[in-house]
Amino acid sequence: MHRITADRPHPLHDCAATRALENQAQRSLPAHALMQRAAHACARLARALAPHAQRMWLACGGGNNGGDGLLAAALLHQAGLDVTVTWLGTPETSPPDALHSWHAAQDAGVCFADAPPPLGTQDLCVDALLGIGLRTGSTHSPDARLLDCLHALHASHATLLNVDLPSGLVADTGHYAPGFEALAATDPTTAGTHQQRRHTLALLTLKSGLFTAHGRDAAGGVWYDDLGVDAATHPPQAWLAGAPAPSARAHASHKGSFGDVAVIGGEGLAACGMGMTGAAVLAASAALHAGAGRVMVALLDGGATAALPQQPALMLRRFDALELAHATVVCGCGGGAAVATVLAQVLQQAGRLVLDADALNTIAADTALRAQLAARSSRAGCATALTPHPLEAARLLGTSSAAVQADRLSAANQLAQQLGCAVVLKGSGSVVAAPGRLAHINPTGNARLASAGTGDVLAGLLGARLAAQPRADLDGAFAAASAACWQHGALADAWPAHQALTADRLAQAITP
Ligand SMILES: NC(=O)C1=CN([C@@H]2O[C@H](COP(=O)(O)OP(=O)(O)OC[C@H]3O[C@@H](n4cnc5c(N)ncnc54)[C@H](O)[C@@H]3O)[C@@H](O)[C@H]2O)[C@@H](O)CC1
Ligand SMILES: Nc1ncnc2c1ncn2[C@@H]1O[C@H](COP(=O)(O)OP(=O)(O)O)[C@@H](O)[C@H]1O
Ligand SMILES: [K+]
Repeated sequence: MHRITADRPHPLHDCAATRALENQAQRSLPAHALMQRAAHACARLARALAPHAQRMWLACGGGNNGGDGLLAAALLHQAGLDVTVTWLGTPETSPPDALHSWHAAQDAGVCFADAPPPLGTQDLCVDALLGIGLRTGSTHSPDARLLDCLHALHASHATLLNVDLPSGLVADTGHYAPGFEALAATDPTTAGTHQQRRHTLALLTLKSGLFTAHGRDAAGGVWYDDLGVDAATHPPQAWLAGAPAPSARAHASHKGSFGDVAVIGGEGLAACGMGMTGAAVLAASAALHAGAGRVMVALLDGGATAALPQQPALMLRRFDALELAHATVVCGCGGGAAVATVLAQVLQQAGRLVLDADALNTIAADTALRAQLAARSSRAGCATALTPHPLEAARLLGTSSAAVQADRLSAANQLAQQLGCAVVLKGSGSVVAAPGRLAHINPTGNARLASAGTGDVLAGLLGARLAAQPRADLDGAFAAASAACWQHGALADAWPAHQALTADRLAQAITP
């Protein structure tokens, strides 16, 4: 068993692969062996997370997830802890492994009760209600007892340990199943609720849903035990991204060695009464700090800005003075309606291209531009990355942001496939996808990034990483996108608690 950290990549498996792996392992192991391993891991982690606990409450469902909890309860009771179990199953309907665990808990003398015992902050509660057996159809809404248990677990001041998955969370998506949506309101970061310490012990496989959408809040710290079964025998659904390799700079390098980045965006105040030049400058500043050799900014403000006194290293250019084919172009940040006037030329001439914000909105509303974007995938020397947030992704897919959020992996994969680009679907657990590749889920970052302009910083950082790729192709775009997301989030994770995280400071904190 080990804790999952962001430094190295981890394969993520879906329910189907986990089931196949479980069935294969069950056939080659003695009866109940897998559940015994799961329960030992669960009991060990419970004691490590709450070494001063006097009481533990284990809420156990009627399936095998409950079976893990029942057997862990027996082990914890035998270790001298004051253990209470609430079991929602019945011996008549219990699957064989869980029934065996129920007998073990009975034989050990574990206390069974319907209501949770009083728990203090040093105590522990265990969610063993639902795992990968969660059914998501509208006919499977949870009953009142199950929901009462879940609300009591989430409201508790004791540390919460989820067995395999937070109950109600869909393993493949990180979205709450129908009937469980209200649990999102008890996520520990939601205003007005206390900050509960949460952990999840993933069994057999790491599930994608732990790391994106509601998964991060629901799961807390993620631990993994493979139960002695090699998950590598089954293909993953996605990868949790690891730290990008540090870039080496030859001593004999010059500003031309790391590529030019040209940022196009920043509609002026005069056009629609909304000055957005800051967005373009943020992206450019990020590219500069990320180590791009030269960074140019073409503001779409009709020439209103003559100089950028705060950022003298950035070079102002008129759009028509840019050499689009030679620079890595970052287009769209604060682009407003004005970006529509340049997009056709950008899509035609730029080799390495990052499209963000209003560039994406404009393409979503214009079938000719969309076709032009898709056509880039068959042109040699083109590398394209898109950085939509969920609403921008929804516009491109012709759906709603709720539908995108309900299955972020599939939305990102679909968009990448349709447009032949690398796609970063931003948000909690950003998904990086590209056609024909397994998506990456980014493990770094936190809600301090949810402030205006941090997306522009990501676009600029991605531009610099794309400029430094050896080849202008899809692999280069995908690698640059994954690396940029990781670094962007890692900066936020290391941000001093007492200092405001603003987009301009974030850009300046980037290192090559
Ligand atoms: N069989 C074994 O030996 C092993 C089982 N494991 C555990 O078993 C879990 C899977 O067990 P199961 O397949 O029995 O499934 P679960 O225990 O996850 O779920 C099945 C139970 O949940 C109820 N349920 C399903 N959907 C519901 C809904 N929407 N609302 C209310 N109740 C609902 C079902 O009626 C059933 O009682 C894994 O997540 C893992 O924790 C692992 O420990 C590996 C070993
Ligand atoms: N809760 C979160 N966890 C991790 N990253 C987040 C979170 N909220 C926002 N972010 C990141 O912050 C950035 C916000 O980008 P975006 O929504 O485009 O904002 P803006 O357009 O104002 O710059 C994205 O990189 C996104 O992934
Ligand atoms: K659970």
